[in-house]
Amino acid sequence: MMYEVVIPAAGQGKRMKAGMNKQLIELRNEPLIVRTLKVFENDEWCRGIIVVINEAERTQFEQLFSRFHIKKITAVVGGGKERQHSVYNGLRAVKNSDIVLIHDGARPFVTIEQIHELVNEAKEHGAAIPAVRVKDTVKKVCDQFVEETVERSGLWAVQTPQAFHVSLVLRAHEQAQKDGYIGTDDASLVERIGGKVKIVEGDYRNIKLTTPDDLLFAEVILSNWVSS
Ligand SMILES: Nc1ccn([C@@H]2O[C@H](COP(=O)(O)OP(=O)(O)OP(=O)(O)O)[C@@H](O)[C@H]2O)c(=O)n1
Ligand SMILES: C[C@](O)(CO)[C@H](O)COP(=O)(O)O
Repeated sequence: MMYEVVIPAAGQGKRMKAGMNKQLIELRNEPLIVRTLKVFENDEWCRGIIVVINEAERTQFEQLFSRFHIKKITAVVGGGKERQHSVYNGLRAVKNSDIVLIHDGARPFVTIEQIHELVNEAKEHGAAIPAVRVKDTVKKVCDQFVEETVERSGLWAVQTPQAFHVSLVLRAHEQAQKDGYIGTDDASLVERIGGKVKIVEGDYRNIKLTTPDDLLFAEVILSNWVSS
C-alpha cells in the first residue's frame, strides 16, 4: 500500500544546544536526517519523500541528499515558524497518494514494520498514530507545587510517524490555520475537527532527539540495533 511522507526538518533545535540544526548532527558518521530518510528510502511502500527545510540551509541539505543517494525526494520545501506551519507547507506538496505520513526529521529509529502497521490502520480508520504507555506518575504542576496527580491508566506518549488520509489531514490543518490554533502534533488537529485517531502500540526506542541527553540514548539504541 503506497504512501508519501512529509519530513519536517526546519526547526532550530534550541533545546539540543548544538549551535547548529540538530538534524545535521552525526551519529556514527551519518547525519541524523540521513538516518531518518534512509528508513523511507528503503521502504518499498514509500513512493515519495517531501522534506521541509529552513531555506537558509537548503544547499547544505541538498548536498547531503545527493551525497547519501537519497533518491525518493520529490520536493524540498521551505518551513514555517512553528512545526505545524512547516508540516502544512509539506502537505501541500503531496501529489500522488491517498495516504500521507508525517514524521519528525529528528526521529531516526522508526522501523518499517511500524510504518506498515500505521499505513494499514490509517487506510481503515482515517488516522493512526504510534504511542507508548506512560510509565512514570504524572503530576500537573503550578508554580513548582503539585496541583493534582493525573490518572495514569489512560495516558499514552505519542510519537511519529502519524498517518492520515491526505484529504482529512489537509482539512484539519486548514481549519487550524483559520482558527489560529497551534497543536503540538498533527493528530490533535484531526481530533479537533471530530476525526477518529487510532492508536498503534509504539516503540520506546523511537525517540525524538530533543536535548543533549538524547544523544547518549541514541548511542545505546544504535549499539543494540538489529536492522529489519
Ligand atoms: N518550525 C519548525 C519547528 C520544528 N520543525 C521540525 O519538527 C520536528 C520536531 O520538532 P522539535 O524536536 O521540537 O525540533 P525543534 O523545533 O528544532 O526543537 P526546539 O524546540 O528545541 O528548537 C523536528 O524534526 C524539527 O526540525 C520544523 O520543521 N519546523
Ligand atoms: C509531534 C511530536 O513529535 C509527537 O510527540 C511532538 O509533539 C513534537 O513536539 P515538539 O514540540 O516539536 O517537540
